[in-house]
Amino acid sequence: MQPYRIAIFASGSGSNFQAIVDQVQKGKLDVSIELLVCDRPKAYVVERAKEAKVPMFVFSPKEYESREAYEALILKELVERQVDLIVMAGYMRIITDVLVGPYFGRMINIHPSLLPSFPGVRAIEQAVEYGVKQTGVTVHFVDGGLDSGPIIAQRAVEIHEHETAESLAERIHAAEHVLLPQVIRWLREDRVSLDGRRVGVRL
Ligand SMILES: Nc1nc2c(c(=O)[nH]1)N[C@@H](CN(C=O)c1ccc(C(=O)N[C@@H](CCC(=O)O)C(=O)O)cc1)CN2
Ligand SMILES: NCC(=O)N[C@@H]1O[C@H](COP(=O)([O-])[O-])[C@@H](O)[C@H]1O
Repeated sequence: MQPYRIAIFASGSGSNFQAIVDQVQKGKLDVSIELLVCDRPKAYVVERAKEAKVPMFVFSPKEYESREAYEALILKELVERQVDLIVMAGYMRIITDVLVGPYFGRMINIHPSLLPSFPGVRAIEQAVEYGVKQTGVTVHFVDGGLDSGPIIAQRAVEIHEHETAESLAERIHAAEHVLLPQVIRWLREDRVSLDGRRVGVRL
């Protein structure tokens, strides 16, 4: 099989980044992690990438004149490394057409709610504050909107009585660490089809 090269975009702790690295290192995910893109130089995901010897493009948006300017540099890195798939795993910046244009259909995001409920930031807190009985995680293609791209997969997570955002987050993250590598595996194996907003997966 041809190599399948991925870039992971992250801004925070990087537990999803680590879940992908672990699956690759165990031989359970046949991809090459070519690059970590991170907008927060002090984020723990940077330490995880150093440990895993994954090349990095780490930047502070304040040092660039616009989103488009730093996304153009990122795109150059991605093209030079022949990246097949962008995986957004806790990347906290909205992507513009500079990347959405060339990568639509090859760029996914994991979100800690059952979209379209609770888009944006603080999705776990939003679910607890709203009082829903069930939330979950979503992996979707990234489009120009915010958390509005075609949905590839979802997993539900029950919200227990007296649940706090912290206790729920642990179970949300556990679900993410299973679902995200699974979706990457489906894409690597060319099992996912996209027709408008409809996404099909051949299991
Ligand atoms: N074009 C898209 N870009 C991104 C998407 C997307 O669906 N379309 N998903 C996000 C991830 N995300 C939720 O899943 C998300 C990330 C960031 C924000 C946001 O409001 N960011 C602010 C800055 C926040 C901060 O610096 O603390 C901003 O960019 O102004 C909302 C949702 C990844 N990108
Ligand atoms: N709106 C985007 C968003 O909220 N993404 C969420 O950020 C967390 C990153 O955790 P991690 O850094 O430990 O992988 C994950 O829960 C991911 O779903």
